[in-house]
Amino acid sequence: MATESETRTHLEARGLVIGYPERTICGPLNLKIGTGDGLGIIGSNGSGKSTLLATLLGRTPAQSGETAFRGLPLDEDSLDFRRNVAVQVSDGAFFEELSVAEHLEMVARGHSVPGWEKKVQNELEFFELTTVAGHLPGDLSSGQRRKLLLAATLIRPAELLILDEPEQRLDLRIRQQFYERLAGLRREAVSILAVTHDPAMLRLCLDQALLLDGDTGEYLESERGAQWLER
Ligand SMILES: Nc1ncnc2c1ncn2[C@@H]1O[C@H](COP(=O)(O)OP(=O)(O)OP(=O)(O)O)[C@@H](O)[C@H]1O
Repeated sequence: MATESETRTHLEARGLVIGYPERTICGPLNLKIGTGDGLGIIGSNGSGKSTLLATLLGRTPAQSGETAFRGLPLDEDSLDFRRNVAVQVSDGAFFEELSVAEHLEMVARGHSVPGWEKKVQNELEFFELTTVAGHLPGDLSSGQRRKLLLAATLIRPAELLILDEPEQRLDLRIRQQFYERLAGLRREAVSILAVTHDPAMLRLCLDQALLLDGDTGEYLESERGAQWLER
């Protein structure tokens, strides 16, 4: 667990109103992710969860309010952001000519992961992709593609993980193992911001949920968030 002197705010939003030119979705919202924090974003379909992530990442303009990454305007292309934040927010664009193992090698080497050969093997085993290690993305099932995306997110070092419904298309056993791994990362002071529809994710690896509901956001402790998802 990080000591007070080691904690820092990675991501912050103040008075954030999210939406599209023709329509406001939700806000104002306040949010702060510090060292080792685990925050879920929950809400009904269409409540604005993905829009909130896109706005935090600067991919969708905010209608009003401010966002910051370590005290500065967030720039996804900055070295600091790329080094320290692993983002999984869509189904991912794969290189159709690179195999599963080659994708993981590319990410690991791109982030100068020491002993990357072993790390690639570990991810293939963890996500049960060993038998398809030499396959191209186009030959994978949708669940296998999702596993490759998550393996590529976890193989690299990161102080903050930003995940959009990572549970999608994973079978229950892998989900459980994935959440336990995320909980282990949090014990090592990694922070997590995740959109989820899965109560188990809140219970096993997050502390709090921001419930988007109509115009506003409400913070719930993780068990209450899980119960809201089960309602
Ligand atoms: N590019 C866009 N332009 C205009 N409206 C959009 C756009 N993308 C999404 N929306 C609308 O914004 C609202 C919020 O969408 P968003 O994808 O953020 O919801 P969500 O909470 O992530 O939903 P889900 O749980 O279904 O993934 C929806 O009503 C959606 O139709």
